[in-house]
Amino acid sequence: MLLPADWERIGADLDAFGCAVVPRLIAAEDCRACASAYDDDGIYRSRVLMERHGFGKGEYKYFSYPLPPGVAALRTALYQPLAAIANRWHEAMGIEIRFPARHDEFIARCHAAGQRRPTPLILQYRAGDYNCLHQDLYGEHVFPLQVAVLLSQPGADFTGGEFVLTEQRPRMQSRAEVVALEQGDAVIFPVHYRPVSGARGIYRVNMRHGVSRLRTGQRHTLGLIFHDAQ
Ligand SMILES: O=C(O)CCC(=O)C(=O)O
Ligand SMILES: [Fe+2]
Repeated sequence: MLLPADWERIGADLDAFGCAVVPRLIAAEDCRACASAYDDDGIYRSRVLMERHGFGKGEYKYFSYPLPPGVAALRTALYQPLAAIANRWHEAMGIEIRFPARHDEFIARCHAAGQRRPTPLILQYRAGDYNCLHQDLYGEHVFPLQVAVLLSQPGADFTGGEFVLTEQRPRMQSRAEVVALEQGDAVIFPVHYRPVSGARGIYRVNMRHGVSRLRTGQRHTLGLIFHDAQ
């Protein structure tokens, strides 16, 4: 899948910009299959209508355990190299928590703390829908990086609907980053904080992500969050 050189570039982009894109992580036909599974019954634990909670407009569904094999394999494979970056970031930000090399070990930590519900999800947006800036925190245990894969084809399936990240720097104005994605591209980004080097050393920046308003069509995303939910 991804090579050590890819992970070096991903780590460098995350350090420099607070996000990294992995082009074509999922093949177009697998993207289409994953998006059309949105309507399957029996593979999700819940459905959320975003407007009801003030989260934006659109909807999403959390998979139930056992996750579909492709989703489970992707989450496990991405975890290990991301854990190395996560540990480096925690060290830089002076946070004592470290992450084990294997995802099942980290999931055992979540489960022991009562965070047992799976968090991978598929989101569905139609014209006029959007996702307000937010952080995917689901309890005490937080893995600091997450991944979103665009399953739809921009321009053909939808217009608008850009992935947006903001960083709120202490005592400074916020910075926005719009991430242009093609079908099958993954964006890796921080769940809540990232380390930034300043004149007086490394400080923590508060991050949020969301999606701008869809102008036309339909957009699906696969979200991979590495901690389970309370
Ligand atoms: O639809 C998107 O691009 C963002 C989805 C999201 O908020 C997430 O994956 O956590
Ligand atoms: Fe999210």
